[in-house]
Amino acid sequence: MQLTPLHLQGGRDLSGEIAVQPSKNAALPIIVASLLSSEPVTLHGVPRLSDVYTILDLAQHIGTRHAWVGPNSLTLHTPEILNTDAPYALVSKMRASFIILGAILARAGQATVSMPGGCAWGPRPVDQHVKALRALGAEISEDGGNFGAVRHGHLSGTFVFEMLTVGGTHNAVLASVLGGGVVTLENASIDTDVVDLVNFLNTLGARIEGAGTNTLTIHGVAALRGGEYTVIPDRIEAGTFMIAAAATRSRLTLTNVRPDHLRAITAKLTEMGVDILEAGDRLIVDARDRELKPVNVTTQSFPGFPTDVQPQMSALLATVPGTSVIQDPVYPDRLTHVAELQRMGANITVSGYTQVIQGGKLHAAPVKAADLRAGAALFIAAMTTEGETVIDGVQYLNRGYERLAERLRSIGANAWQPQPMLASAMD
Ligand SMILES: CC(=O)N[C@H]1[C@@H](OP(=O)(O)OP(=O)(O)OC[C@H]2O[C@@H](n3ccc(=O)[nH]c3=O)[C@H](O)[C@@H]2O)O[C@H](CO)[C@@H](O)[C@@H]1O
Ligand SMILES: C=C(OP(=O)(O)O)C(=O)O
Repeated sequence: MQLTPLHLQGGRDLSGEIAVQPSKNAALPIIVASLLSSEPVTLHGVPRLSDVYTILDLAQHIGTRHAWVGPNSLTLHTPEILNTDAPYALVSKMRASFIILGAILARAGQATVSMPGGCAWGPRPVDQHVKALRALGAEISEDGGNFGAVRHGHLSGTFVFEMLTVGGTHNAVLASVLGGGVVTLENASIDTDVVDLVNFLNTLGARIEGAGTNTLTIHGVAALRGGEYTVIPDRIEAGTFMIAAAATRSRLTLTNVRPDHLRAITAKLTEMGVDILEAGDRLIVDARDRELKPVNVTTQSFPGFPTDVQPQMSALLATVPGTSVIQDPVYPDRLTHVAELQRMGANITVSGYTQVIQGGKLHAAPVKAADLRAGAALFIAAMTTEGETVIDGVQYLNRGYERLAERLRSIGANAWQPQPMLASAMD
């Protein structure tokens, strides 16, 4: 079905409560990891997003049967591996799918996976994934856009990542869980999504030590059992709504949050003059009647300021009088939102991965999201204007935000997505 654009009539304050969805970037690797067990696995807290449907299609090709057993609960069962390849048509849709290489390799001893896709903002290398698997004893070949992996016996040994990589750590962990070897990963990512993957695998009987530190030790086990697990809340969605509240100078309560996953965003918004109160799994963001101050932001690996929230921060700072500077060395080309924000009147100058932003007032304009978080920046910007903004590229927003228009309306935004006209209705 063709997706119609998202319409947003700005100029309204946000208010009330919004429940943050479960984490996309934690759920996707956990769904992949479920195929390491031949027994059924039940997951709670799986967001209903197009990326989740894509990874389920890929898992089904590998041999995973699934059934939704609740609004956000899913059972997965992979009694046997039917195919050891991950085809281009599925892998090219989404970056996270590349970690299926490690999972199939662990369970089946060999795998062929197409080079990854995902949001198109520039190069997203996988050299560390390949180096790690090779260092641990896998044979990796590259041919015609595919990576082939074979292992003879179990993986073992030590690998030191050259930089903190979330995906690279996922892939190496998944590849090492089964078998009799001991694997040590140094300079491993301490990202929340890595910790959640390790906690899930340990629930199924894996023996992985060190989650949340830079050294992971994986003692291979003969097999994983089934089990039940709840995925963490989505810190990127939470960050997006925190920034939306600040940009509209509103008061918003977020529920289903892990405040400890949001400290870098909380610190930056507090520095700007926003009041943020942490109360258990709730966060109250209050920017009413505030004269926000410009700030400088540099993205980093967790626990630093996330690259996935950088475009949304550009939209906010474009509304704050004064000069702000944003730098995104994690993904230096993640800038597709800039030209679209400029169409809405934003004063942003780009040099390399640095944005210099002179804040002011934005106006409505027709705009197009070219990737997921660029789309988030655009709906935040649209909410600060007086007019109606039409945002095209909704398929990207659907990758990362559940029932967006409906949920934005529930907190006071005037957002809607017209239904496409059926052919018969147009006759
Ligand atoms: C550290 C970081 O913020 N990671 C984010 C990144 O994860 P994702 O797994 O996509 O990216 P990585 O964490 O692997 O990348 C971190 C950095 O390492 C570099 N790199 C990575 C792998 C590799 O083999 N070689 C290499 O050079 C990347 O270019 C990047 O500069 O995007 C995801 C989706 O947007 C986010 O949820 C993650 O939080
Ligand atoms: C860009 C994202 O996802 P991916 O890495 O799958 O492209 C994201 O979650 O912001």
